[in-house]
Parts: sequence; structure tokens; C-alpha cells
Amino acid sequence: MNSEDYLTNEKALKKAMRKYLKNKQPHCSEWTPFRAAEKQFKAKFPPPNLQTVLDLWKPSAKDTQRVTGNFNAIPTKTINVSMDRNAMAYIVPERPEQKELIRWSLCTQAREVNGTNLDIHYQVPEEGVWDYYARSYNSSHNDSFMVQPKRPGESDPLVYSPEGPRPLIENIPVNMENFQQIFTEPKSLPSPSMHLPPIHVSKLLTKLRWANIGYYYHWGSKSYDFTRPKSEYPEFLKSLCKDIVASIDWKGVWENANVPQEDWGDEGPDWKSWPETYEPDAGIVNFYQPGDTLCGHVDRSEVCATSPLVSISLGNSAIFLMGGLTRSVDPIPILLRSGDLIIMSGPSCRRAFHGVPKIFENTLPDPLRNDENDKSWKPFADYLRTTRININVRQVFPRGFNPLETAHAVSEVDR
Ligand SMILES: O=C(O)CCC(=O)C(=O)O
Ligand SMILES: [Fe+2]
Repeated sequence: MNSEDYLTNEKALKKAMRKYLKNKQPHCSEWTPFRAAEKQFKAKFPPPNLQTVLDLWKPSAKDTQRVTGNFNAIPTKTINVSMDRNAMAYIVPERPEQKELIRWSLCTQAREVNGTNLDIHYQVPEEGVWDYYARSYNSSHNDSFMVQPKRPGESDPLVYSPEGPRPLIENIPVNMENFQQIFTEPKSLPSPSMHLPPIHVSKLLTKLRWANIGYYYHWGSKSYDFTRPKSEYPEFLKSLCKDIVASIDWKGVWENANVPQEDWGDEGPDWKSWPETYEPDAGIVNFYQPGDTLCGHVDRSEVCATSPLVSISLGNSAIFLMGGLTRSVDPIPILLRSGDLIIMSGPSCRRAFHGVPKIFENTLPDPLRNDENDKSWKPFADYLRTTRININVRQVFPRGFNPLETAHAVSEVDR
């Protein structure tokens, strides 16, 4: 599929055009370049110009050289990220089974033990929203699969609405000096009573937006919360991401990148040790439905400010805006398809602004659609018809560092 084929819905386009012509046009002169790009790609009318979107799918003919590593990543395109800097895009041919990652996201990770947006507000059965849904899917008493809301006071101390977009919170960059105070300070008070009615599990599933991996991420303050138990980190995901990071030619990436030494922080250019020191300990699985967007933001709640963040796209395609250290940098729009990876690393990229202004409908690749030979895939294929999943894998602390031990040592000294 080419980038141009992504805009197909004639009726929706006409409706958006009528709305556009009826409404006064906003003043756009005050928008930052990042905001302007977000607006452009969010708009139904005029439809976004997909010619400007970087489409990495087709490698150029000259890119035949293979980089050694567990995945044999093939450099495919050089991306001009700023006046004086280029970045390299890779194709990783032997990628793992996307279906397995999708099953894991829904069955294993979207459960209360890991923290999800649904569990804050609903009494989701212990088996998790997906298994409960799958039972309803196959049941002749489908109507009875209801989920009750949590009563006021039963809700966890988080302020987050099950409807609508995630709140935009400006947090402060976390580092070795301030992380204890930030991660252990009391988090927001319970949200007020919301009088949510009981809901059928199939409807509830469409409200699933995120599930934590590893350290509990507190959306109210956009920081990790050590006062809650950390769930066990999935070994397969850790080793998958370590393999991905090990497959990249970091020397090639950083040696010509013109990043001043001091930008790397006290430790200097730590990319040299990533093959040994990179180890994820946190992350989020994001679930997007049509119309959902993720506003421009910086992920800066991790102490490791340069080590790679691995982001895996699954399901429907999206536009990802890759910006710079401020919103005044013009972002690069990148088309992300199912199976694509983005790695954000180093001083100029790990804490750069980025966002997802657009999810495309009807862009599920054939291997993820209904498969007559695999009946167990049917509920997944149905759910995925409208969904994009992103597995966002992060490293909060240097490998082997135990924040709780340090917290304990500090409180001993304080006494
Ligand atoms: O969905 C994506 O591609 C990006 C998600 C993201 O930026 C995040 O979870 O912080
Ligand atoms: Fe992010």
C-alpha cells in the first residue's frame, strides 16, 4: 500500500470539508512548528499531504550491506534530521511473530496486576479484560458478560478519565539527584465519584488505552510510582529489545552525528557500552482506536536519559511525528506500519518531542486479518480491525541499580 492510499473515506471527507468551511479558521501564526504539524495531520480537511511523510518501507537499491548482529539489520534510508545531522533507518528482516506480541499485549499485559486504565475505574474480573471478552465472544449468553464500575473510594489514587485523551501534564526531567523525591512523593488523590454505569465487556475493551510494563507509571503526574509493587518484567520482551539494540551499528550512528560530548552528560557517550548496559525495566503498551491521537510530548521520567527507547508498532498504521528538543523544531512525519520499530536514543533524540497525530483505518496487513486456518485468531482479528498497538519499552535505571535499596539507605542516614 502506498502512502496516498491512506485517505479513502469520501463521505467523512465531505463532512469534514463542510465543517471546515462553516467554521472560522483559527489563527495559526502562533503555533510552533510541532503544533502546526500536529494540526495538519489531525485535520480531516484539508486532508494531510502524505507526500511529505517519510515512508521507509521500500529500501533503496544501493542498500545491500548487512549490519552484523542478531537480527542482521539492513540500513535502508538516510534521514536528514537537521541541518548537520543524518540518521539511518534499518529494516530488520527476521522480526518476531507479530501475532505473538499482540496476544501478549492483550492477554497477559492488559491486567490489573500491571496497572491498566480500565482497572482504575472498573471491577475487571481477575482473568483480565481480554480473556473475559474472549469467553463472551464464544458464549451463547453473550449479554451477561457485564463489568461493574468501581465505587468511589474503591478507585486507585489516580486521576484519569476512562473517556477521552490522556491529560497533558508537564513533568520535570528526572535524573539521579531528584528521582527519589519524584518517585516516592504522594500521588494525586482519588478522582471524584463518576457514576459510571455497568458496561458490556465488548464495549469496555474499546476503552482500553494503556497497560504498564515493569515499574508502575502514574499518568496523573507522568512519573513512576515506587510506592506500588513493580510487576515482573517479561523476559521475552527484555531479550527481544536487547537483541534489537545489539543489532544496530551504533558506531555508524553516533560517530558522525556531530553531537557535542558534553550533551551526553557526566558519563560521556554511553552508546559504546549499550550492548552490555542496555536493559529495559519499564514501558507502556498503548492501545489506539480510530480518532485517538497522542499529543506531542517528551518521555523524560526515566533516569537513563540517553539509553534506547524501543517502540514497536502493531496493527493499523499511523503517522509518527519525530521532533527535536523543543517544539520549535519542524518534526519529521514518519509512516509507521505494523511491525515497524522506532528507536529513540542519545541526547538529541531520546528526550525529543514526538507524538501520534493520526491513526489510519483499514490498514491492517493481511497476515493479521482473519485466518480460516487459525480459528483462535478470529477475536484478535476483529479487535484489530480498528486498533493500533504500540509497545513502548524504556530503561529507567542503569542496569543492576536498585532504587529501593538506595531509598532505604537514604532513610537510614536521615534517621
Ligand atoms: O504510539 C507510539 O508510537 C508512541 C507512543 C509514545 O510516544 C509513548 O508511549 O510515550
Ligand atoms: Fe512517548
